[in-house]
Formats: sequence, C-alpha cells, structure tokens
Amino acid sequence: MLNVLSCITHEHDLRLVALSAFICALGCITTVVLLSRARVSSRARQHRWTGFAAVVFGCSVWSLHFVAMLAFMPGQQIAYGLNLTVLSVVIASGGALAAFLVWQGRFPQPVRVALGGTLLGLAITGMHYAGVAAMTFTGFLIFNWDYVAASVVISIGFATLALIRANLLERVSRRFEVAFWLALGICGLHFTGMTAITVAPGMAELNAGTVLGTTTLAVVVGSVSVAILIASLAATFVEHYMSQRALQDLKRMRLLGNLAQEVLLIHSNGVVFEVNSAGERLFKAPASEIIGRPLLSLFAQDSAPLLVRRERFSSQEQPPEEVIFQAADGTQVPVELSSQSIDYLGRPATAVALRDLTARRQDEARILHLARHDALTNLPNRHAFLERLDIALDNAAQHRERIAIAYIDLDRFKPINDLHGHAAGDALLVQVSKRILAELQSSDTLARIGGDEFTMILTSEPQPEKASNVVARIVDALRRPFHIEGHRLEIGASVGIAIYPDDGAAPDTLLRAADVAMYRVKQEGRGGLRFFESSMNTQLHARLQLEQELIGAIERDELLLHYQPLVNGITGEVETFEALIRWQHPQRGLVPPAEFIPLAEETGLIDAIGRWVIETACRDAAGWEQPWRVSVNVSPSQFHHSDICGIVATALRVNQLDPARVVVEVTEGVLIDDATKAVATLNRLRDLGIRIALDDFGTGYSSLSYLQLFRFDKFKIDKSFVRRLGQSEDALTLTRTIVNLGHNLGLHVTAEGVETQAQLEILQALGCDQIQGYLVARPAPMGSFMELDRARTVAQFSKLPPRLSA
Ligand SMILES: Nc1nc2c(ncn2[C@@H]2O[C@@H]3COP(=O)(O)O[C@H]4[C@@H](O)[C@H](n5cnc6c(=O)[nH]c(N)nc65)O[C@@H]4COP(=O)(O)O[C@H]3[C@H]2O)c(=O)[nH]1
Repeated sequence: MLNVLSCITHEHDLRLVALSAFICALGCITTVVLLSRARVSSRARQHRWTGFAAVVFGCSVWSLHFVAMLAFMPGQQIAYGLNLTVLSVVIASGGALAAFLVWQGRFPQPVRVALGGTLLGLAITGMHYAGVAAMTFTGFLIFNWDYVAASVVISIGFATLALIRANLLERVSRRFEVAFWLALGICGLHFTGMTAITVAPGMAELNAGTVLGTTTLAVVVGSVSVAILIASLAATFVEHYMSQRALQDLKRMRLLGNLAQEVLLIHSNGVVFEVNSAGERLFKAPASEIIGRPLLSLFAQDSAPLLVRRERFSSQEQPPEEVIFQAADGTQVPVELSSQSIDYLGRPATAVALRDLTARRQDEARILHLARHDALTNLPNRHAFLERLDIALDNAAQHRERIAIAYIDLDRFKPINDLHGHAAGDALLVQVSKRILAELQSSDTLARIGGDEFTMILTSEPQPEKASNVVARIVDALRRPFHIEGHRLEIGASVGIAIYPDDGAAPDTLLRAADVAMYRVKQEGRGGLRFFESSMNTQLHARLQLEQELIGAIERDELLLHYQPLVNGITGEVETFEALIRWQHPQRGLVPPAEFIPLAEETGLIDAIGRWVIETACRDAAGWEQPWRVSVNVSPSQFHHSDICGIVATALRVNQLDPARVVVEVTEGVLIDDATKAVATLNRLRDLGIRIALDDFGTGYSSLSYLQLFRFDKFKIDKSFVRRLGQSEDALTLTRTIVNLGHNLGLHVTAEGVETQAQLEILQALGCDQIQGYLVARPAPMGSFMELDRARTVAQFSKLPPRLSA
C-alpha cells in the first residue's frame, strides 16, 4: 500500500493524477446513471443503454489510464503503439458490455454478481495491461508479479462490490456509492499496476507500426474526456427528463393503484418495488417496509412453490390461484392471486393483484355451518349427525370399542308449543339443548334432527353403563320445570338407546334401534329410557304389519261398535250409550282400541275411522227403540284434521237424528293442540245442537285452564281416580274436589270405570250425576243391551226421581 502511495506521489505528476481521477469519477457516475436507465427500460432499449454505459465506462478507464500515463515519468519520452492503444479501449468497452449483460441477465443473483464482477474486473485489467504493452520508450519494464496479481484482485473485488451494491440504483446516494466502488476499482488497479512496473534504462526495441506521440495522445485523451463530459451531461439531462416523466407516471399509477380495493404489488426479479395502500393495509405496515422485500417473504412458506411456478411461466396467461399472504404481524390471510407481466414505467416487471378472501371464506364457513347445523339451537343437524356417526363408528371399529346412540323425544312438547306459541317453544328447545349438553362430555355429540327430536353419540367407555348414567341424568334434567316467558313449563323425555356393535353396525340400523327403544318408552307411559332389545324389533314388525292390515279394515267391514251404557247416578236409568270401537281381526280376533287407535292417529287413518264411527253410531242410535243418547269419541288429530262439524251434521241429517241425542267426547289434547281453533270448532259443534263432554278429566296437567276456555256440557272423571276410591283418602278428596268443581261450573259429572258397589256408593254420596263402568255393564254389541237387566241395574241405585244429565 505504501509502495503504491509512494509510486503515486513520487513517480507521477499529481495535477494530472487528480485530472485522471476526476475523469474517471465522472465516467463512473455517467456509467451508473446509464445503467440505472437501462434497468428501467424495455428490453430493446435496455440493450442500447447498456451498450452506451459500456462504451462510457471503457472510455473512462481508458482516459484515466492514459491521463495517468501522461502523469507518469514526466521526464521520459514515451510513445504508444496505435494498435494496442485501440485494442485497450476495445477490451475495456467490450469487457464492460459483457459484464453488464451478465449482471442484467436471468441468472441467480450471486452468479450474476460474481460473474459480472469478474468480467468487469478483467476488462479493467485487460485495458490497463494492453495500454502498458502499447508503451514505447528507451528502456525495459520489469514487472513485480505480486503487485500485478494484487492489481487484478483489486479490480475484480471492487467491480464485484459495485455490482452487488447496484441492486437499488433508484436511490441517488446508492448511485454515488456504486460509482465510487467502480472508480476505486479502476484507480486501484491502475496505480497498483503502475507500482508493479519498474522502468530499467536501456535500449529497447521500438514497437513496429504506427505510434502515437505524447502530444497526439494528449489530444486524443482530451477529446475522449470531453466526450465523456458531454455524455455525462446528456445522461444527466435524459435521466432528469425521464425521472420527471416517470415521477408523473408513477404518481398517476399510484393514485389509481390506491383507489383499487385489491392489493397491487409490482416486483421485478422477485423484489417488490411498488405497492398500493390496500397492500399496506393487508400487510399492516407502511409501503417502505414492503418495497425492497423479496416477494416470497410476503407469503406463507407453503405458497412459495406456486409463486415460483407462476413467475417461471409469467409470459403465459395463468388463472387466478389461492395463496396465503403473511402480514407483518404474522397473521395469515387467504388471498386470490393474479399476475401479469407488464412494462412498468418502461421497465419489465410483474404486476401481482391480491384479493382478500377472508370475508368470502367467512361467508362460506357460515353457509357451511348453516347447512350442517340447526339454526335454533346451533346443534349439528341430521346431515352433520350422520357424518359424525360414520366417523364415530369407524373409530369404534378400529379400537374395538362400544359406543351408544341415543334417540331423545320430548314428551308434551307439541301441546306446549301450540298453547304458548312458537317463540316459547323455540326458547324451550334452546334450554332443553343446554340442559342435555351440560350432561355430556366434549367427545359426545348432540344433534337436533327434528322438531323435538334429538340424537346423541356417546363415545366414552364403558358402554352401556356410561350411556345408562348419562341418559338417566338427562331424563332427570328434562323433568325439572322450565321457566319461559313467565310460564312454568313441564315436559319430559323418552329416550331409546342402541349400542354399537351389539345392536347393529350400520348407522341406519343403530338409529332405528334407538328409535324403536324410544317408541317403547312412549308406549310405556313416557318419561324414561330403554335400551334396545331384539324383541322390540319383532314388536315393531308386528306394529308395521298391523298398520298395513288396518288400512283396508273399513272396506273389509272388520270394524264394529260396542256400546257401554252410562246410567243416571241416582236412579240407575240408562241415559246414554258410549260407542267404543272394536276391530274384528280375521286372525287376532277382537282387537281393543288401545291397540290400534294410537296407530291410526299416527298414520292419519283415524280420519276415515272416526268418520265411520260417527256415521255408524248415528245410524245405530236412529234405530234404537228408546231415545237414548249416543256418545262418540273424537281423537285430537281427527278433531283437527277432518271436518268434524260437517261429518256430524251430515250424519245427523242422513239419519234424521235429533242433535240433542248426540254427545261428542273429546280429551283436553284437543284444546292443547290449537286452543283458539279448537274452541271455534267446539262452538260450531254446539251450534248443531249436540253436547260436548270432556273425557278423561284429571289425567292432564292443566285441565282447569281448559275448562275456562270452553264451557263443556259435562266432564268425565277418569277411571284412574275412581279405581282408588275406597282405597285412599287422597283419591276421595280429589274426586270430591273434581265433582264440586264441575258442579260449581254448572257442569254434569260422569264417573267412568265404576267397578264396585263401594265405588258407586261413594260417587253417589258425592253427588256424581252419571255412572259408567263394568258394575253396570261392559261394552258389548248393542243387541245385548236390549235384554239389559234393568231391574238389577236400577236396584243398585236409589229410588230418587231421575235427573237428566248429558
Ligand atoms: N277397567 C275398566 N275399564 C272400563 C270400565 N268401564 C269402561 N271401561 C273402559 O274404559 C274405556 C272408556 O273409554 P274412553 O275413556 O273414552 O277410552 C277409550 C277411547 O279413548 C278410545 N276409543 C274407543 N273407541 C273409540 C273411537 O271410536 N274413537 C276414538 N277416537 N277413540 C276411541 O279407546 C279407549 C279405550 O276404549 P275401551 O278399550 O273400549 O275402554 C273403554 C271401556 O271399555 C271399568 O269399569 N273398568
């Protein structure tokens, strides 16, 4: 280093050294400006600007060299061989061109920089030593090869450094920096190279061919320097002009870009150099933090292969694709990416548009959730339940485990829904689901698959013990009263349970088994749980068969009516005959109504059967020798679904029957189902002139409120109360209360199911108006009552004068 400095200070004219350094610096800055212009130009123009930059650079190196040579050994008379002198400028410019093209090429960054830097360094070196070789003077040159090697290393090193730093030439400070490294490379090489030379006096052979004298050279170098100066001024002017235009274009594009809702990024060779404000919002950081970043760093790692592939085929049209954008704070955002190769401000680049898919994804998730969940309770629906059941069964099969499938049906839900309105019903269902969930573990599944039907998958071991405990707790929980809209509502639950694999392997089989078990609970009086038993299937099949057989029962004339008398509570005189249906089954014999009326209600067959009962009973009554009343049962579903008023009116008209001889018996279920509509229908029936009785009084749970809704002609105390008369003090108190209540409301009271003399006497003492029961007579074909032992019946009663009641 000291030797180099001493070479500069002792062996050179310092004024010319300073001039050479100035020319070199000017040339380097001009080169950098031209290179930066080349970078933002289209491919055709890029080559032109690059060529221009290479020529300016080559001339700068050349000028520096020869001005510095003029400054070297000012005492010596030196001439320069023309050929080598020209060759030296060709080496410098040609080498620089090769270096710049490599650096701008499509190789990976390290390759571009290393290869470009080496070529540029060699161009400077080649020019220098060709220039040295062109020297012609009296003496010899002795080379110190260490310095020669050092000069080569210096030129390649600084040239490479310059190209490394030339990645962001948009910044003015960076341009100066790059120009500085280039100039250092050139000057470093030249003066180290000159230090490597020792001039030995002596007679050397003069170069053959044309030579340039010092004066000629000075003129040429001066001309070249002036040319560099002009090129520099021109480049500065062009740059300024272009920058202004680019700035305006940029402003306009940024304005448009910022108006866009989509994120717009522009990158070149994978480095972002433009982003709009939507991009700042998505990235959650200012543009300054995005610009200069590798494009890939803005996306999740998984998205990198897709981005690389798109970039590779950027010239082809590609459909939008979904990738994951990664914001500055690490949050990942799904985006739809479209990209397009563009010429951005005269520079080849790729425009990337990103559409935030978060809202769309949320909408899709919401729609998917709605499609798989019950909107009211937010529980999985039937579809989702079946999917989960499939998975649960697969798991259970793999691990050889047992799981339980439960079917829950709420008791008394429909009446509550109808009486208190759907809002109350909905609120009740929500509370029900919460109570059930409170008893379940996170691994269990609860779904709502119908109005008041829920299903569960219980996966925790051991089964069936676990299911038994959990379901028992659920039944208890649902038995506790609910408080909704100021009402105290009591429901219950009937639950059937099936166990995998004991009761089946397929989802359908298991669900049906649980359903069958649940149905059994309903049959047994509701409010409890039953595990499936294979015998239940047999019963289910029997029930299905019965249903099939019932369909044609009317046409086959298999239905018939038995009658049971209702006698005066004081005299024992027959007042009314209640029509009670029977099914004369060809194989089963006489089937009681309890076995087929519920089935008929469920299947809708009750409409036809009920019509048949009314028509037959009216026809029978019209033919009786005495004007006894006839009483018919109308079930709730028949009451609501058929035109009961029309049917009764027609039967009365067809049979010329006095309406006062007909009693319609309904249960409070009729009122529960739709009180307003039911009361209207009851009033229309009353308008026909018939009587209306409330059957099974006392078995419901809010009978008193129903009595206020419609003024019945009478009510019938259910046989469950009568049966306990004489056995418990409570039954007596209750029956007395009911009878008094009826009388206070101005109603007649009938006691049904009277089997013993003791019961009769108590009921008589309580003032019951009418008696029905086996004690008087069992239901039987009407013919048998023609010979009814009137004397025996009447003898059981007191001899008080008869009172007519309904
Ligand atoms: N243990 C006992 N039972 C007595 C006594 N006295 C009468 N019974 C029975 O009590 C039931 C009275 O009818 P219900 O309460 O309306 O109860 C009826 C009624 O709800 C329904 N039903 C019968 N016929 C029809 C009909 O034509 N249409 C509709 N919708 N339902 C009917 O089937 C139910 C049962 O009818 P049945 O089996 O005929 O049963 C009859 C009758 O045989 C007694 O002293 N002891």
